[in-house]
Amino acid sequence: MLSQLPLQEVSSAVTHAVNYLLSLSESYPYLSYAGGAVFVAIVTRWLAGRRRNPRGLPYPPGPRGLPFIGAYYEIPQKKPWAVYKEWSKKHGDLIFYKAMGHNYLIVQSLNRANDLFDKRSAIYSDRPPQPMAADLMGWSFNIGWQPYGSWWRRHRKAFHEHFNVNAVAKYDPIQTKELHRFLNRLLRQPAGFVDHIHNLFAAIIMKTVYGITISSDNNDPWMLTIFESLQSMVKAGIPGLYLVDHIPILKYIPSWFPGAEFKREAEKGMKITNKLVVKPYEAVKESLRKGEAEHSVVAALISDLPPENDPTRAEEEKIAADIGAVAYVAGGDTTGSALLACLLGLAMNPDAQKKAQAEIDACVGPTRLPDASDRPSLPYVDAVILETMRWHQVAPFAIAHMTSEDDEYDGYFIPKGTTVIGNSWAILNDESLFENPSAFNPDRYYKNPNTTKPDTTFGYGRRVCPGRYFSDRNLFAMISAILAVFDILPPLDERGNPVKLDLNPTEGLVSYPAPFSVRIIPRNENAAQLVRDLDH
Ligand code: HEM
Repeated sequence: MLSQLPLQEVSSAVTHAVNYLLSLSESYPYLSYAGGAVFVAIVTRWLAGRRRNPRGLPYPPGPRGLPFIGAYYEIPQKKPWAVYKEWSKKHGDLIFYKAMGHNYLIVQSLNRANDLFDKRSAIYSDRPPQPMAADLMGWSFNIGWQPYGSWWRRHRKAFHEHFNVNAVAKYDPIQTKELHRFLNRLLRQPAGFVDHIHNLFAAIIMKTVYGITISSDNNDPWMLTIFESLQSMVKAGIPGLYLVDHIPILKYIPSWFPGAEFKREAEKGMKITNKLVVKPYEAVKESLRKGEAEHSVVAALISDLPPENDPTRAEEEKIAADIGAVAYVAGGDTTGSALLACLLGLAMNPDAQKKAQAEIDACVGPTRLPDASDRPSLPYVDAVILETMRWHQVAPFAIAHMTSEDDEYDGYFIPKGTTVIGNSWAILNDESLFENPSAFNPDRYYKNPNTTKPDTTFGYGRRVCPGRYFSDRNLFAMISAILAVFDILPPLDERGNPVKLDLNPTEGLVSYPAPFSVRIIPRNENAAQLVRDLDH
């Protein structure tokens, strides 16, 4: 703020202040020393601000709030993505505010997102620090929270090698086997579709990453470890809920120190995280030693490690273990959330469902399920997938980025260390890009292939989701197979009338459609038999 005052105003204020302090010093010498110290601090701060922002540019528009705490009390708690979009009516598509000493920039349009996250990606790719979750509880394994730099780059490169657009096809056999199991469960117990979806993606990712088969009951030991670990993040994963997130130096106080409850909590969390990262990794190592390991991402990473005596070995091993854990925590439930939204959208739009089914019937026929080779002939199914990703935001705010340098953009000053949030929800509900954006309408992509693609649902710039090809391939397999053999219908009320369904996304870093029910029934006896006959 100070740095934005014009030079003349500041120099006249300085002259007045100096004269006033001189007059005070005669009667109250100590008071004048204290005043002098405060004055020097203010001027020093102003000069520093001026050096960083020599043209005195303003911050982008936004609520200015109160002294010291800024707009803290104005930060929306419920459906913040929609509230920020409302704020755009007053402040425009770039909103800046301060809260508790931190700077926040909310990016609300596709053009702004391209300008900042893509064209200026060199300085918009860092992450806000997470002292509690990442440093104290060991979640620094999570690529998504790692600071921008060489350690992150090495993780990202290793991850990309196994999940790039060409690599993901080799996981098709795992995906197909789990898909067949899933369809059978859906046939036998359709009301449990939410659990089946959760289990489906957990099974695919554990098998792909570690070669581990998980059981379909809720007591699988691997799943319990993962669940325990995710639970430990429910609170710590929200930056700012612990004092140490605001005052990072607190992380150095010992855990026996009075009031250091957070350190004791963190130690417990660290043990759980180690189990999550190390246990499955060690299991793969052990089965490689015995010559029993199945092909998996982690087995391949271990096989490619440098020799034992190589100085980089320990770091490379850490990266390999991290990749496995992050694939699960970032990829387990995200694609599941998208599939749930798709079922909801299809139940709400029976016409779209019929069009997709007619396309599959014509191209694939009744004797088999669609596979990846059918995709070019199934443009309507593709439109269903695109519309799903646009309509329901799995990560409405992506993951917050942070500026690593001061920036001047479009006449505004954006300081280094600003948390930059891409409001993907606002972008994909922008009325200037999408007519009636709240409707689930695959026709918008089918009829007009130039419609803006929902790419921002996977995030921005250099931090864009590296699991997107894997997720997209999974989604195509699941959605096309479900449409081939099942009808997805709204539930019926006590009079037998269809219940009106609605999309109501939950809050959180990963958002799900709030619980809903649908009827999932085989399209005909032939379809039911096709499912029963699947190899599973
Ligand atoms: C529908 C499915 C998914 C959605 C919507 C999604 C969305 C996102 C978003 C929005 C980000 C943050 C991007 C940013 O900071 O700008 C992200 C990061 C990430 N995602 Fe995904 N994701 C999905 C599936 C997956 C899967 C299946 C995996 C793993 C196999 C995965 C792994 C990751 C990783 C490792 C990051 C961190 C990237 C980094 O910070 O450099 N995601 N994802």
